[in-house]
Amino acid sequence: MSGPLRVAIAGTSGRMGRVLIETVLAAGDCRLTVALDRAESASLGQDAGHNLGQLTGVAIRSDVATALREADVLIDFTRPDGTLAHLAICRELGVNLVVGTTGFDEAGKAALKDASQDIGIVFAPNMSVGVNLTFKLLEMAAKVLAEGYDIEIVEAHHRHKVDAPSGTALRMGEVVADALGRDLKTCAVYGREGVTGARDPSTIGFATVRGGDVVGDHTVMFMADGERVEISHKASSRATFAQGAVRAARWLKQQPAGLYDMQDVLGLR
Ligand SMILES: NC(=O)C1=CN([C@@H]2O[C@H](COP(=O)(O)OP(=O)(O)OC[C@H]3O[C@@H](n4cnc5c(N)ncnc54)[C@H](OP(=O)(O)O)[C@@H]3O)[C@@H](O)[C@H]2O)C=CC1
Ligand SMILES: O=C(O)C1=N[C@H](C(=O)O)C[C@H](O)C1
Repeated sequence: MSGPLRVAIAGTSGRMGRVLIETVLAAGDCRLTVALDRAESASLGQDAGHNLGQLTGVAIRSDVATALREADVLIDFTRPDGTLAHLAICRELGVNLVVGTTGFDEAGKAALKDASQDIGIVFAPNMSVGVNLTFKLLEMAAKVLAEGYDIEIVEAHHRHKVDAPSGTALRMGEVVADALGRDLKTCAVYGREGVTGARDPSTIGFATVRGGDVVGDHTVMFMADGERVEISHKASSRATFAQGAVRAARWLKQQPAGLYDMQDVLGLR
């Protein structure tokens, strides 16, 4: 019989890192074994539960290559450069990886794909069940509303978010474009300014809002003459993402090496 899943968290002191620590500590079948922060972090050496007022016995550290020997899976919500550095070590040590980080370029995505020959990776821009359901709803809506509907995607996030549009908005665009037989790379319009001319019906538009403490709002609009369909998701707590990430970590334990996303984890493929 195997013991609890040994979980490492990267970006422990970040917004998601804190909620991930809380979620792993509350999961009866998981054991927090590693809490990582950057070498420059003021949190190094502190107990991983210090923000929660809990003692976990796990000190925050930055020696990734040594630390990950004590883990079965790393949950990483950091930045692309951090995730890619962790990826190389996970691959070397045979540690599975759950990646929530967004904002990767094509080379970064290719590196994740390449490493998935050797380890299991769940890579998803949004780990919530609700958003992953909306991907399915969007596929259906796009097929039904394929003619005569203008499609625009609006997302809003907190003032600290550094990438735009959000990874979720981009995935929503990909889902809709795929369902319509379009290529998002050529039909996306990222914001408008000045004399833009009339709207090209083959485009998918994106608008980004940043401010306050918005956890994550996404709306896809299908707009025609006489009616408008809107499919929206609004996250009110980061716990929804953290619970999805822990679910993905458990699920990976049973899978062969490969690149997966939350559609696989949730059986929505
Ligand atoms: N897939 C999903 O469901 C979700 C994805 N996200 C994504 O997760 C990521 C993190 O979001 P959030 O928690 O709000 O961000 P924060 O900025 O609050 O936290 C990021 C953490 O990562 C650390 N970090 C930054 N760069 C590196 C690096 N090069 N190496 C190691 N650690 C690093 C930061 O350390 P320091 O403070 O020292 O810089 C910090 O601890 C974003 O890409 C966001 O879009 C967010 C929510 C849900
Ligand atoms: O940075 C965030 O906060 C979030 N990022 C993800 C994204 O870029 O889609 C997911 C979620 O909306 C929160």
